[in-house]
Amino acid sequence: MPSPRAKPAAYPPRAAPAAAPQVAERERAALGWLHTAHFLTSAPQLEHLPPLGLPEIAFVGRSNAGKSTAINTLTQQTRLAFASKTPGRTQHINLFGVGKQKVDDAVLADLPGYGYAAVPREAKLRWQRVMGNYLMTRENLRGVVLMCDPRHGMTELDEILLDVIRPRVQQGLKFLVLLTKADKLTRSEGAKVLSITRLQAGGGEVKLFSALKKQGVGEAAELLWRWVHPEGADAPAAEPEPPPQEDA
Ligand SMILES: Nc1nc2c(ncn2[C@@H]2O[C@H](COP(=O)(O)OP(=O)(O)OP(=O)(O)O)[C@@H](O)[C@H]2O)c(=O)[nH]1
Ligand SMILES: [Mg+2]
Repeated sequence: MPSPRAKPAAYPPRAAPAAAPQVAERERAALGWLHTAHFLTSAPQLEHLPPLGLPEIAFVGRSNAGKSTAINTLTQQTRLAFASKTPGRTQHINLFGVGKQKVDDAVLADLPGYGYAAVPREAKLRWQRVMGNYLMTRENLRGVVLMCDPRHGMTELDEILLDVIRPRVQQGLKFLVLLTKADKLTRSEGAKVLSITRLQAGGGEVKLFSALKKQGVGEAAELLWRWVHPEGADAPAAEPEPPPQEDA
């Protein structure tokens, strides 16, 4: 008869039971905040963007990396940003306002992707200039979310982008690398790409994210909240917020 198995000596300690509800509450409140997102404006060029006094968070990355889908997932809206199977779909800088009680306190910027092979060279270079300018000179830029498809990893263009923002990161600009479409990876592939990307990114945060499986969504939302509200980071919402609704 098999003897009962002894518990392994080095069993990992359980997380303190009180911590989980607090984290869940903060993520829920941050998602409630992002759910208020609404379209502000769209601009083909940096010069056409209105100068806004609110902290701005830019979503950047290669074409088809999942930027627009991530904005829709984080804001729990189906058609706020235009997502598409066709790469190069987002052609303008689209701005969305976010804020409770109809008062915006932040802006999300959905940027066109780069690196799409079918785009003519001139248009590619033009866009790289516009984006470079935006990232270097947009005064109210508070944070950058770099979206990467982990099956391709960080590409040369992604690394150039990080080099472009590096001087501003030293002055307080935040950045997060979201490894999108994590649902397409096994657990061990996910863990591997996470550690490689952390090394490549050299600072900032790196997280796995799946719009399909809603992986990493609450965590990312809470981080964006903290970027915008550093002083009130522990208390995203004073009043109780209804759970975010998923649009059909
Ligand atoms: N499986 C899976 N597919 C995703 C996920 N996120 C986005 N996609 C798909 O990836 C494709 C591109 O998504 P978009 O959000 O339009 O990508 P984008 O980065 O905004 O693309 P551009 O605007 O062209 O730069 C779409 O077919 C999405 O459905 C995800 O988490 N999982
Ligand atoms: Mg897009």
